[in-house]
Amino acid sequence: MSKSERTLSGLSENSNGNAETHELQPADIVFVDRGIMQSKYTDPMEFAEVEELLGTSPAPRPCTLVWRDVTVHIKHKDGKLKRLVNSVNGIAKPGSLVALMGPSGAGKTTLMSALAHRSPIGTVVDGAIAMNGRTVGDFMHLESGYMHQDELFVENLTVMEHLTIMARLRMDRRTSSLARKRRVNQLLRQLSLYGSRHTRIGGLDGRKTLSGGERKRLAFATELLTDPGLLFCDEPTTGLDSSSAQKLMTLLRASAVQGKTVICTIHQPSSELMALFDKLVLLAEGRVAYAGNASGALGFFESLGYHCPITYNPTDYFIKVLALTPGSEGASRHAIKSVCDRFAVSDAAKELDMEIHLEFHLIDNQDEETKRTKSSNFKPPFFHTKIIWLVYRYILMVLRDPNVQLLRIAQKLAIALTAGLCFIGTARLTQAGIQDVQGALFIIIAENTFSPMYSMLHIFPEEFPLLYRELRAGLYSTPIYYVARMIALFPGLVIEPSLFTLVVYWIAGLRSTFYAFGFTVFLSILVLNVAIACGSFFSCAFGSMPVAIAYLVPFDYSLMMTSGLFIKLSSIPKYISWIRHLSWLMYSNEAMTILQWDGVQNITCLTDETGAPCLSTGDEVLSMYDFTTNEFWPDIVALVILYLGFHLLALIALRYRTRRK
Ligand SMILES: Nc1ncnc2c1ncn2[C@@H]1O[C@H](COP(=O)(O)OP(=O)(O)OP(=O)(O)O)[C@@H](O)[C@H]1O
Repeated sequence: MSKSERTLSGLSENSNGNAETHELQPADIVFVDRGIMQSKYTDPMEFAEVEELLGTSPAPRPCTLVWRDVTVHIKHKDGKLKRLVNSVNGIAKPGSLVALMGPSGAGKTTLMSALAHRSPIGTVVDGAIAMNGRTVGDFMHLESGYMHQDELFVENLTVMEHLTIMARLRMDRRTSSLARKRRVNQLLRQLSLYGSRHTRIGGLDGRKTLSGGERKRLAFATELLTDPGLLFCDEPTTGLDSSSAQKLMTLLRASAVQGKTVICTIHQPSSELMALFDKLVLLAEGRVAYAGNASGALGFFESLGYHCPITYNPTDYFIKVLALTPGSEGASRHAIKSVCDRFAVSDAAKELDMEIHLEFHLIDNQDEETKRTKSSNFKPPFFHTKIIWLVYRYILMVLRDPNVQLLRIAQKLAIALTAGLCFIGTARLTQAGIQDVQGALFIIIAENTFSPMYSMLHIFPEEFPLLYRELRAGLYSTPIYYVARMIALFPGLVIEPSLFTLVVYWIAGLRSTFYAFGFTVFLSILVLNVAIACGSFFSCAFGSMPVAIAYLVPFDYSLMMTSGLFIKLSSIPKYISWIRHLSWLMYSNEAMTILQWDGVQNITCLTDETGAPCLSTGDEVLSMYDFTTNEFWPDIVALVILYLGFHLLALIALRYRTRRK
């Protein structure tokens, strides 16, 4: 490629002779007609080079979205309906960038999420909405992109990691690994994120993190991975400075030029930004106040007697006319109603109605075969692929913070050393030694129960917002998320209890057989995993940490009281003793006690030692606690059942919680 060609293609050479990309500026584009772009340079070859900058992937599937008489209500808890959008019509065609504007509360987001089939639960959408002849449904999650106003990411990941994982979760499973990598790299370059590809999205203290504009572009890149033909963007420029807003809108414009249909809610754009839109839909009080060519809006308002002062930005003026004026809401509502009524009988509305009517007519008359060929044959990734990549994501999150992990292990070791040192030399075969051994066992059980269980309570509530969003985007299902989350935690759930038990066991000098030691470590791992499962259940069931704690504290007390250490199991009153069947503290205490005392024959009995009745064999120790050696394997089975049971309950609770959203 010659130097001149590179310069025209948006690639220029820096002083070192290296190629650099520059972003396409609005001034580089001239809009000739709706959806048709030409470079300001006239050579057709140059146009092709601009296209290259925008992306060399095949043209997106053309998408026509049409909606007629769309009314949206929200259902209140008392069953009453509140109308948010009132009988709205519209059409968005391939290659067009549509601005959805209106004062705050006009119903822009409500309408857009209804069009995108992403309305929250409790919303009732009436009317007809069709994309390429198909009534909108769950397929919209696969065939359209939705850029939310507030972008959510796993903040610990880098830009590259995020896009790589999203490519695995979103793209067709038949896409080759090379093609996925190329797509990610292409988007990084197109959206000027290549230089930040190794930057964390929302790093830790003092680390470089993405700017607001870069975050928006990353959200945009995420939606573009599958190259959907239809894009919804909810206030993409909010929070950006004018230059970043201009860059982002230029990218949206470029997407439309490529053939995508882009619908965008936007707050009072500058004249420069407004020039990028082909169509304008003005909403007020849930109704359409104007829909048509952006250039025609001024004429329509003038025909109603609203003359935009020369010093005003027209869009600011339209919003001013359509907003409720504090103190004179009644008059404002009357004026808004009059604008909407006048638009409904205007020529622009009639033209729009005809277009919509024609589109629905074509839909009604197309045969099943045509409908089928219009639907995409997207094949989502296999469930195991999703699990693997989600596990990878959560492991990265954990590893990203090595200091926290090291601190946790150091803390465990410090507690283990402190506890072990208290018991050093006390675990002897004497009457006093019996209590000391039981004390050391309880420390192992308690340390692997309480703090891990409570540490789970914050995990799910913190991840709910991103989880809801990714579930609604159809990236994975609730069970896949839950299983992946648990697998990612698993290494820590083995290492931590093993280390703790190893240290306490050997410092305290508990029974020195490999069998007793090995099974005690195994039991401590099992105990910690049951505690994590129980914590997960409370976290998923109650959804917020304070509420979960309020229920978990009495529950864990009852488990502790029925563990067999504080009160003889046979002495517990009947009406409460059933709780011990849920108590993993009891099962593990019994199993670990059996490991320590089974077969022990020679416990020293000095009458002046404690004054208590003398226990000279392990069996006598076990029977003092109402434990029997036959219960060893049933205890392990009970722990496994509790582990599975709590996880199942947690999954059911999570599914219920995510379904309601
Ligand atoms: N779940 C809900 N319950 C009750 N009212 C709601 C609910 N969701 C939205 N609304 C109301 O519906 C109206 C339209 O909301 P919407 O978010 O669509 O407005 P918007 O035009 O996007 O506003 P903004 O520009 O401020 O984001 C608002 O008055 C809002 O208070």
